[in-house]
Amino acid sequence: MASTPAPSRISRSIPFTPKRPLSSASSSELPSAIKSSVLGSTAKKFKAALSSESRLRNTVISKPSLAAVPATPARKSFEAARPRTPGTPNRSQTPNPIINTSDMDVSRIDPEEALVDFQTVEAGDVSGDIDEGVIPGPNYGKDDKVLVSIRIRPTTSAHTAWDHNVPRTIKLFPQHAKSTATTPPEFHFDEVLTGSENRPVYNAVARSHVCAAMDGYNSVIFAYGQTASGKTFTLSGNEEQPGIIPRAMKDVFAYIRRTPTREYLLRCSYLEIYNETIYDLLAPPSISAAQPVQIQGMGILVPLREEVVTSLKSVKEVLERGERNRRTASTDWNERSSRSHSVFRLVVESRERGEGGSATPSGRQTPGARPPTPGGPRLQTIGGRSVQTSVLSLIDLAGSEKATSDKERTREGKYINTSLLTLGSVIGTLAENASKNKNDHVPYRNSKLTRLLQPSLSGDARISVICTINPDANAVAESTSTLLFAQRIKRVQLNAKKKEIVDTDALIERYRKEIEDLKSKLAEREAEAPVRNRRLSAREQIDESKAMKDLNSRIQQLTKLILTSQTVDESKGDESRPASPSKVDFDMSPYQLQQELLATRLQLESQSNQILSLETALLSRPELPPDASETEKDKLIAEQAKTIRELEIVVRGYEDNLGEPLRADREDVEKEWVDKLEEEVKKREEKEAWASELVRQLEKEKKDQTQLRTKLEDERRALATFVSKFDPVGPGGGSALPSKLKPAKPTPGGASAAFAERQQSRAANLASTIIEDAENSPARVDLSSMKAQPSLLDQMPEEEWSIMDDVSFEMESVKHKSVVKGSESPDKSALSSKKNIPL
Ligand SMILES: Nc1ncnc2c1ncn2[C@@H]1O[C@H](COP(=O)(O)OP(=O)(O)OP(=O)(O)O)[C@@H](O)[C@H]1O
Repeated sequence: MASTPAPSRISRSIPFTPKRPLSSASSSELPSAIKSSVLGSTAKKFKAALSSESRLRNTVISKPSLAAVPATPARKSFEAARPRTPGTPNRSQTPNPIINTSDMDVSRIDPEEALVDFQTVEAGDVSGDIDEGVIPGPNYGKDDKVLVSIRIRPTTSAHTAWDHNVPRTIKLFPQHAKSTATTPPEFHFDEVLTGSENRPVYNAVARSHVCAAMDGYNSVIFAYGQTASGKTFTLSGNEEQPGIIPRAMKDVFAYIRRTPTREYLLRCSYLEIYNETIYDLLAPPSISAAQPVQIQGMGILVPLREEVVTSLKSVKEVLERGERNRRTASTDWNERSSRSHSVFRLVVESRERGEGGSATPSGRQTPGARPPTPGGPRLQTIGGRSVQTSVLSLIDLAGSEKATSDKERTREGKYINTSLLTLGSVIGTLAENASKNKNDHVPYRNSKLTRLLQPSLSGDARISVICTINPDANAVAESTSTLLFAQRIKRVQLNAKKKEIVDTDALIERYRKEIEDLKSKLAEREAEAPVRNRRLSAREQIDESKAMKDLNSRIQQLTKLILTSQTVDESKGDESRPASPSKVDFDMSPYQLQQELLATRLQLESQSNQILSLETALLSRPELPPDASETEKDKLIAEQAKTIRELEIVVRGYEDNLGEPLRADREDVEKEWVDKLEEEVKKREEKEAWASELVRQLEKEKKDQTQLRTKLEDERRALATFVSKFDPVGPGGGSALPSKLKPAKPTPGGASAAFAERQQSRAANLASTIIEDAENSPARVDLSSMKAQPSLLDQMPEEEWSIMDDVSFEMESVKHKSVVKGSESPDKSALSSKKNIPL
């Protein structure tokens, strides 16, 4: 393998390095012997046509010289071209020289031309930054758990708040804990990394997953953490310390070099989620802004540019272009903060190499130029050789952050925090479902980020998460929250499987199986729906029904695909016939087929719209007798046109008049309601006035009663004082009786009894009148309490009653006049004016 001579590198100046370098050179420059050897077969002839086309395109476009992999220190060179987030100072006025070019629009490139294998990988591609000697074993990431690592950024402050002396463990120093009463919790992860070296970080957290992607597993690596904690440094790095992305790309080519048995087709895409909109970073910014990327079904992105890459150099170009278009801004914490979530995706397709290690395709070929396929060329299964497809996603999340002093940053922060919170709750639910064997609703649809990650998070991919933290004491809260997120994601269960397309029949079988699985999933969901829906919020129910709809449409898609394939299969028989383009398409992976299908559907939709409008136009044409002469035809047309005009006038008039009755009706209804409303308001006001009058009366009566009581009390006291003067000379009391006092006549039962009787009858009268008045009164008086209260006279000691009754006296010496029999006391006259209190 190592002894195989490296091919010439002449063609490396153009983006699509053909597998065999000579095929990409101008055919006119080739000696005829070489020409016939390379382009001799039918297949080669067909490929030659395409090659010339791509050659033409590639030579016309002048490519810029490539800078290093974009990274933090190389920033300045990117500043000019990078679109600024609103509010960020313009750092340079230099226009971007290559902003609108995409030299890698590969929709017409023959995939066979863009294949990479161990022979075509440039030696320079894989030097340096990766430990080629240490190759992860085949079981990498196989335990179906997320690989979770922590990276602690170096700090400028003298003391770090976190203790990480025990390997793979991190805990807060007690003095930094909120409460000293409890010991801070200890967190355990797969790795706890420190320092500024990116190489060990790549080896520990990313390498296994990059290799898994090359081996056919979908893999996701993402960095999560507070703003300025080192996510971009970890993923992109800088020239001295290239991060995970550049190292991963080197590793990809290194992997290809050490795998002589397979050949590869690599496609890149780069996108960002900014304020809940997905932008294609590889499309010219104007197009990307006008046509944001949509997520359809399970993670299918349209329209998304995918560019074929055949060397590290071309990957760098793609990365650099995407980086330029990414939104960054200066924040209170980070001079160059990523304001969006960025996702770099590498689609890896591979198949076994042909007989004798030759990469020459020997299977079906598509006659004529290939139609443009969405997302670029696809690798085909050839001669029973299966195609593996996988996607490696490298994600730099925007930093979670607190409020900022800048308004625009605050707006972005809101979106950033929302999607990170959703990511947190999705992970939380997944972890909970995994640990408790539940099937709770996962809110993927609450943010673009989680929708994008849905296929991976729902178990389709191997995932590695690197959580970055700032160890300073003033960032303890954010770091703790990052660690808690990391702890939750550790519990998520994965079940990634290789994506391999064997051949047509196997594919149909696979579709059938998938349909069955989907149908049983759907049936399960439907059965659970009544119970589950009771627990779900309205929003979750909408999500749920959308998810069911997705399942349904996927079933329909697959069913249609099977039908198509069977139809195609029926026409098989004639071996001499070249395979039809649909046959070639049919050999694609489900992912590719989905994209193809979607594009075709869109095309179909627009075509059927066109058909409809044409049909309408046709129908609206006036009918002519088949034998009509030209003048007759013209006359008829003119007549019809006149009728149409008249009808239009009638319709317009009708439309204008249509408003009238409606307006009148509306006014009637409004008037009726206004009257009703006024009436109601009036009634209400009257009731309120009546109620307040009642309250007023009640208050007054209460006041009068209090006054009366006070007066009665005064009288009683005066009387008692007066009577007490006679105590010594009372009946049987001796000789000192005043001359004017005459002894009372004895009465039956005694004076006390007579007095008591009178008191009782007066009290009874008083009570019955009060009850009567109170019942007539709209104000309700608590009669029970009134009755329960003893009157002042009741409270008077019984011995005093006898004095009052038995002793008649003149009150000249006393200024009080109230006890004169037969005359009305002032109190009585005052009270008699009170309606509710008769005496
Ligand atoms: N491990 C590290 N070693 C040396 N420097 C680092 C390290 N981590 C981060 N830095 C430096 O800290 C600064 C902020 O880092 P970076 O831009 O990577 O943060 P971030 O988490 O991506 O922030 P944001 O979310 O705002 O984009 C950069 O100047 C970076 O070079």
